[in-house]
Amino acid sequence: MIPPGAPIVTAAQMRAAEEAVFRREPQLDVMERAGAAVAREAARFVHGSPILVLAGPGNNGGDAYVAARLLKAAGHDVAIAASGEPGTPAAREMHARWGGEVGSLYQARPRPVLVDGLFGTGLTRPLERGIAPVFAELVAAARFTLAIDLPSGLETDSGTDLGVPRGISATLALGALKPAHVLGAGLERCGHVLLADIGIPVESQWRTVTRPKLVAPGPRAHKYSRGLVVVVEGDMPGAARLAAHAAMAGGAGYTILACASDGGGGPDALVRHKIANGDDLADFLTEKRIGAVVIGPGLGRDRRAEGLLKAALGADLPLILDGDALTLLGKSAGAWLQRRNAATWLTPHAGEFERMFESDGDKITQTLAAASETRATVIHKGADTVIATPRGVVRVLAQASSWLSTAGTGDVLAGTLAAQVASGNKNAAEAAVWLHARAAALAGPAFIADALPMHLPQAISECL
Ligand SMILES: NC(=O)C1=CN([C@@H]2O[C@H](COP(=O)(O)OP(=O)(O)OC[C@H]3O[C@@H](n4cnc5c(N)ncnc54)[C@H](O)[C@@H]3O)[C@@H](O)[C@H]2O)[C@@H](O)CC1
Ligand SMILES: Nc1ncnc2c1ncn2[C@@H]1O[C@H](COP(=O)(O)OP(=O)(O)O)[C@@H](O)[C@H]1O
Ligand SMILES: [K+]
Repeated sequence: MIPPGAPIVTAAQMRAAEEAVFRREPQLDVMERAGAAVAREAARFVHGSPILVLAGPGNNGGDAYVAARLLKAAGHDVAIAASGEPGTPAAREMHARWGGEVGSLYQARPRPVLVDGLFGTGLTRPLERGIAPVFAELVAAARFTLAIDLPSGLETDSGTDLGVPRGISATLALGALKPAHVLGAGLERCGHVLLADIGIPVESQWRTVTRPKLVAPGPRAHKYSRGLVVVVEGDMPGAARLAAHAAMAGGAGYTILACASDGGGGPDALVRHKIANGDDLADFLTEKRIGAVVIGPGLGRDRRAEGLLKAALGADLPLILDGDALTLLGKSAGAWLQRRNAATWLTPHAGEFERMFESDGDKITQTLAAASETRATVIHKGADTVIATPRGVVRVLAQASSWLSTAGTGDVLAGTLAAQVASGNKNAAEAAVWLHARAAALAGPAFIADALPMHLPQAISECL
């Protein structure tokens, strides 16, 4: 579980937010609140078992000393093991307030409940070789492990594994989520992510994806007002049909498949419009009632595909580029897309993203750079899906059903997005990503992509 709609901040932003608070309130009071939140959360899982609290040298360790003191005062059997002496003034003070014995991490005996206060946002390098195996053993031997702020051994801003063990049950994020709670190795290593308000106001344009608020069609609605979606068919017609089906089930009023031939399956309500080449498509896309065009799923990469793509790029219509369209654009995506006036959405998976962009850094930074370079909203897919807009707004979806890792689900996302775009939803990308993930959850295990659109109406009904 990841809290929906929760702000996400980097280590530096969190520090800045903390420092702003310390100008009007003693740091020790804030740390008392953080430690109290940890103690409260840990107490829910203790059930009378002995607790081992691990304390590192920094303020994460400071929180650990507070939590240990409060748990002990509440009558629990608590032992502390530290990796060394407390190294910050606040941690030293909290160590003094603990007043009891502090064992060494290296001699610590496992206990059923473990609280990890070794490192939080201050971890700057891989866990030292001595620490990593001892910590991993204590986690493995515990029935329940609660990590303070972050599991020790995760890089805060990227979620990179710097020696973090497996098996952490829950992580209590302090004040705000950090990228590591929703990206990379953090996805698997944080366990349940809980968020504690510790009285530090944070401002962020980055949040986790939350359930959208959608509206049912008004009494005067007609098929065009609901949104007209055009999906361009290419070499692999099945992919375009999946997108078209998703657009229909995702709420579009009218969906047209721009196709090379008349034949082919698909729902009866799907309208086919024959187009031979790029010129034909360019003519067709002068129809002003079109609310969104999808091109890329199963498009192919030959001359015809290139012609179709150029026609779509040249149309003054909202455009969703997926699959082969992204690969065809490759590194020239920025040059092509900056010329467009109408809005553009890109839905690359990791491989397509790499073919298009040079950027490095964590997934959020890379996706923001791509959005800025292309002036498009970028939905960078994967187990952690990062949405970034050119204005710097970020939404992250973590922990969607891993059964989505099957061919064709990306086509379904492109169609779902088209329906939201065509209906005029200003937050189309976030809504589509939520609906897609919810449809997958409703579909249960081992679904095929064809089955996914059928669950979109139920997902939509939960947003009305
Ligand atoms: N500033 C504050 O008063 C507050 C801080 N909070 C807590 O403080 C944490 C951040 O505290 P800090 O900035 O002190 O950082 P940490 O406590 O996360 O760790 C920093 C310390 O670890 C050492 N270190 C870093 N990487 C290491 C490695 N690989 N091996 C061994 N040692 C390593 C550093 O030299 C430094 O001594 C947050 O995650 C949160 O838990 C909360 O209590 C809220 C208030
Ligand atoms: N392990 C996973 N956990 C959650 N979501 C996943 C996982 N793997 C893939 N997905 C999602 O499934 C979809 C796959 O899209 P894509 O790779 O484009 O597939 P295709 O091209 O076959 O349609 C994306 O929405 C992606 O975010
Ligand atoms: K920790």
